[in-house]
Amino acid sequence: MSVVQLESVGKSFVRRDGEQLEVLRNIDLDVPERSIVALVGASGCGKSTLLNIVAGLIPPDQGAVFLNGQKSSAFKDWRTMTYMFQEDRLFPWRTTAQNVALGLEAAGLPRKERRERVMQVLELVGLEKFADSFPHELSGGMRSRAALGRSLVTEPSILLMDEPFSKLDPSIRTQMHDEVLRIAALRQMSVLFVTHDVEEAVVLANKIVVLMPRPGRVKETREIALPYPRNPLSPEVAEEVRLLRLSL
Ligand SMILES: Nc1ncnc2c1ncn2[C@@H]1O[C@H](COP(=O)(O)OP(=O)(O)OP(=O)(O)O)[C@@H](O)[C@H]1O
Repeated sequence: MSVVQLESVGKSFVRRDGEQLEVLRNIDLDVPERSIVALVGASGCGKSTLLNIVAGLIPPDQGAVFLNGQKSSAFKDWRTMTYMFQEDRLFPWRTTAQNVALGLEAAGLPRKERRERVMQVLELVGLEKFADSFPHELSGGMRSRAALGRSLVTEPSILLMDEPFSKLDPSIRTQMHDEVLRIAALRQMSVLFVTHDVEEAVVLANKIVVLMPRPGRVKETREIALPYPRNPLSPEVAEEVRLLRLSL
């Protein structure tokens, strides 16, 4: 089954000067259960807009979005979906545990149960010793883990990510890739993510959707059948990276 399916989705924005800007045209997209799908393409080709449409933050003008087989307008189970942004968006006045607990507070979970779930997630992302630290006391990698933990605490089945690791140092980014792969397999999650980083797309995704700009359309869909973990230095990965660069 598909967890996310887009059929002929189109979207235009009205610019400040009143002119219509067509951002997405005729997008078909399929995220099968337990798959990892990357969206790549030139800056401004509508990747974030597409992710926002999937998340229900922006309505499409044309076409249909299905989530777990249900039309998104009728979809009620938004807690099964979570969104991780480029900035970690941690609240500076809350500890790591309190930041991670946000989704559970919103869901009205009792304090004791919340604490247990938060500690489980902190352990999952390797931050159990930093539960009571504030964001300014954490390194960039740890903040990213905290943001990932906050996304995972409601036990979603679909994780959306918009360039979540682009601001991290390369070695920390590689660690976060390993974490996402480990946790996605453990929690049986599907992942749809946007990236500018061709290597990141090949290391993580089983499917890569290449968009072309003005208006954003699907140029190519590439299946990456290499086994995990994928070493960016291996000839197989390097070849996929080379082919993807050619299609961009
Ligand atoms: N709310 C909005 N109103 C008007 N125009 C918008 C709005 N949101 C996005 N756009 C425009 O739509 C186009 C696509 O934007 P979007 O952020 O989806 O692209 P992107 O591929 O994610 O870009 P990048 O890779 O640079 O993040 C851009 O030209 C942007 O200026």
